[in-house]
Amino acid sequence: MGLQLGQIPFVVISSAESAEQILKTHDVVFANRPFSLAAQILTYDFTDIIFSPYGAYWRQLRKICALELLNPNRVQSFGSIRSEEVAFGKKYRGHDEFVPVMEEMARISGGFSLADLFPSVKLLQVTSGMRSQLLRLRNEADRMMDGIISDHRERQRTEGSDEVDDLVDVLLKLQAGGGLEVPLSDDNIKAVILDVFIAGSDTSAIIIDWAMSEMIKNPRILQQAQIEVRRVFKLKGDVDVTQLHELYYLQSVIKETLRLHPPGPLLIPRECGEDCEINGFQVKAKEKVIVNIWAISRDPKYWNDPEEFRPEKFINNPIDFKGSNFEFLTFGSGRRICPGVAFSMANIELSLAKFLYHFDWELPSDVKIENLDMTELYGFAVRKKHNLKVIPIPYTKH
Ligand code: HEM
Repeated sequence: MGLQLGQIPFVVISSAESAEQILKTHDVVFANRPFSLAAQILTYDFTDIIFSPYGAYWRQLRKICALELLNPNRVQSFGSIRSEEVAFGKKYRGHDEFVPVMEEMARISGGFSLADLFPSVKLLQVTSGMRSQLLRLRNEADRMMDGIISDHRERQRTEGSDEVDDLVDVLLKLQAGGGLEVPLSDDNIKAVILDVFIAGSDTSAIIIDWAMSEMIKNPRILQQAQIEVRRVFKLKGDVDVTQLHELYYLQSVIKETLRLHPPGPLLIPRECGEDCEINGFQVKAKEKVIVNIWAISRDPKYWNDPEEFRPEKFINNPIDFKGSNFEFLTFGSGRRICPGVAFSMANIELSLAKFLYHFDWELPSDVKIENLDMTELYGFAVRKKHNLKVIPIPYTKH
């Protein structure tokens, strides 16, 4: 479907068949992201992973992610640590200062801005206040990250550079080693840190929040997931990563959550590199492409009872979110598929399993299950508008 927003023509893809054409058949043609003012300012001129142009620099960053940072062995060893610990290490103390800046960045960069929709009216960048707001936030984050980078350099100098325990260590070591195809500047390192923060921490927390809300709303599902976790980890007395793969029902709960509540319901837009035909429809070079995975995930053509939260859909069903089932695209697909799939799944599974193992859960007495608020709030990632308020009751009968 073609859509004109302001001066910008968009193509909206709402079927698995067309999504496959964009993300697989013509993957290279659609491997770039379109321009946005927020991305330009917040990513140090498109030098992060999400927005960097498809090419040698982007490939190098993806390789660093795959080999040094988000590979399955490291993910296992991370256990339940948060994304900011992956970025800055466990010794980082500035969390309280950094998070509100990140949240504001995520809020401002979500959705469509007038300045992007009317690019010929340059004055809009100024009169809408967008440019100055973005610069203020980027400068605040910049000041904090300068401090973090110099702390890491100082620690590496005093404790030795072999001590590599977080993303900043990894990137500084590669920068100093000098063997990279494209050298990394300090600004490049900051852009990558922001990616991991914004794309990584929020998205996993959002899925955990939706999964808990859906289970509380469906006590049968909550009970079944709890019985499974408590059976598998009965002898251990606690949950750890070693047996998470035995939690088949919980994995189905997570898949159903990813299907019904994708944090990026319109993926991250792509741009068409050259004129191209998609299922008989002409897409022109430079047109922006939105893949509406929210609609695809709820299309009765691909899913039974699509509006219903029912993890049983995934039992004895090989369908997965790893990029080859185009009706289930929560992490995207193709070259620009999310590199954080294994990391976020490990975090989500471990956190939910611990919640279910150690606690029973009740709603406050003034909230009825049927009135549980499931309103969505749009931003860089779609979250619950209101926090889930629920009472944990320690479970001790293991
Ligand atoms: C539930 C958790 C997550 C979801 C649903 C999610 C979803 C997505 C989606 C839809 C894309 C765009 C893919 C495309 O264009 O085809 C993406 C890209 C990306 N994600 Fe995630 N993500 C999650 C967690 C993470 C984590 C934990 C990290 C890192 C620690 C991460 C880092 C990235 C990066 C760097 C990209 C850009 C990839 C590129 O353009 O080459 N994400 N993610």
